[in-house]
Amino acid sequence: MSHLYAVRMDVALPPDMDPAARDDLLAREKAYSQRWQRSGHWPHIWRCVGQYANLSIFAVDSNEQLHQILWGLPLFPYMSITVTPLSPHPSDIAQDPAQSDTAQDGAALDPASRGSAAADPSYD
Ligand SMILES: O=C(O)C[C@H]1C=CC(=O)O1
Repeated sequence: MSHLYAVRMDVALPPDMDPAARDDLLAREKAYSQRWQRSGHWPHIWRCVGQYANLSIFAVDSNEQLHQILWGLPLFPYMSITVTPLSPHPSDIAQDPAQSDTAQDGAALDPASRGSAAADPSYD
């Protein structure tokens, strides 16, 4: 599970879809999605606010595995999918434990505390 991807899925169901078929499709989609979530390969899914879309993170072994997961989505025929491969950012403090103690720096960056800290010329 070494490759991370951000995947955006935009869903467009036909407005005239039979309601029972729609309910069945969505139930199958939910079960399929939750199986992959439980496996650890789909660790995050977020709703894109105000849209029938989600932004998900996948952790998979290969492009091929991601392709198979996405291809198997019951909603796949009704989705536009955008895949963005991810790699660690060099500024990410989570990649460097020595940088993760942010209490002091965080206070300096907090707009509420800027008045005193930013105005103090001895502050660095
Ligand atoms: O509602 C969605 O965003 C579409 C889809 C993706 C997973 C799932 O359960 O539904």
